[in-house]
Amino acid sequence: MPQQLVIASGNAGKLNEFHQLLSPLGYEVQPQSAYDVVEVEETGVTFVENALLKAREASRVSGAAALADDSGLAVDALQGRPGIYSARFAGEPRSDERNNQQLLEALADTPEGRRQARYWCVLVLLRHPEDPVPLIVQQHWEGEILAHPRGDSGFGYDPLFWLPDQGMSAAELTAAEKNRLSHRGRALGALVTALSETP
Ligand SMILES: O=c1nc[nH]c2c1ncn2[C@H]1C[C@H](O)[C@@H](COP(=O)(O)OP(=O)(O)OP(=O)(O)O)O1
Ligand SMILES: [Mg+2]
Repeated sequence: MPQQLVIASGNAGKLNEFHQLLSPLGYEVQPQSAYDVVEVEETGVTFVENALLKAREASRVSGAAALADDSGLAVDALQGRPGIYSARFAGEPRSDERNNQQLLEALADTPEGRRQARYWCVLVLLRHPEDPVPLIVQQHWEGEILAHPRGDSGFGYDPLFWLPDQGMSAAELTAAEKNRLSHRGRALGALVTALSETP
């Protein structure tokens, strides 16, 4: 991986996690705001399309290598929604709290035992804006949607994302535990491995 990397995201929670994961590996990461990159419209139909749009814009404006993350929550009882629309689930103004409320309402009639869900994370690394071989990885993280929020770490839907194996919500994990288990932490591990195998 190029040692200097722009993170093509405006999400403070994601930026923290990337910093925690990449700094110990010797990467110098900067948020796209350091280069005044403006948020692009996520017009894709898939996570990978949206991640490519974000990475390309950040790389183009900064002139550096760019890593984008498009991620979201897919709920079985909602036929995979909110999916790529996770950040926009409750419309404008966008807020985690309103999105969580929207999710609870959508699942109000879904009993415990039928609330399976998973986070998806797609990472795209572009070494330059016209990189014809973007590095792409995707990972998921299985859980269930709680009826009431628990914990106050993490971000986004974490207080509603129950981890049966851990006996806690994603927002009750320490940052280090979340990074070890999460869709994003494992996707980044896979990306670093893929890079080491790429000429
Ligand atoms: O680990 C996570 N813990 C909790 N929630 C999460 C996580 N990972 C994704 N999510 C949710 C947040 C947001 O509702 C959507 C991502 O949307 P997504 O467009 O990829 O990110 P975003 O708009 O917040 O920032 P940006 O596009 O600038 O990277 O999925
Ligand atoms: Mg977004």
